[in-house]
Amino acid sequence: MNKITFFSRFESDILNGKKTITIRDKSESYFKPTQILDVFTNETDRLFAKIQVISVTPISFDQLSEQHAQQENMTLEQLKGVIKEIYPTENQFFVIEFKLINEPI
Ligand SMILES: CC(=O)Nc1ccn([C@H]2C[C@H](O)[C@@H](CO)O2)c(=O)n1
Repeated sequence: MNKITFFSRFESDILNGKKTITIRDKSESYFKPTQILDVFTNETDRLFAKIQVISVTPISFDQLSEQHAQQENMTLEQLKGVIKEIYPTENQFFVIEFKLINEPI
């Protein structure tokens, strides 16, 4: 599927290029490098961007670093908090690196 959703609070960071990765569990690890994804808000299913997948890399919760936090436009503490909130029982994740495709929706 060429679709990914983000919570709407992250929309502006994606559109202004401040957020260049997302960390997902196994259920969303099937994306492939070069794949172009339509990006929708999680809450209202509104299309707001297109992104191209650069890489998909496995990672454990303990391996999350300041660099990942920077790529999420958060502090590491904030990032770990967000991930624990969304995935309370998971420890294995995938870093999906992406770039924004600048074309009109
Ligand atoms: C369905 C679902 O899981 N949706 C998600 C998951 C994660 N995010 C954001 C939150 C953080 O910025 C990163 C890391 O998980 O990705 C999201 O917006 N929507």
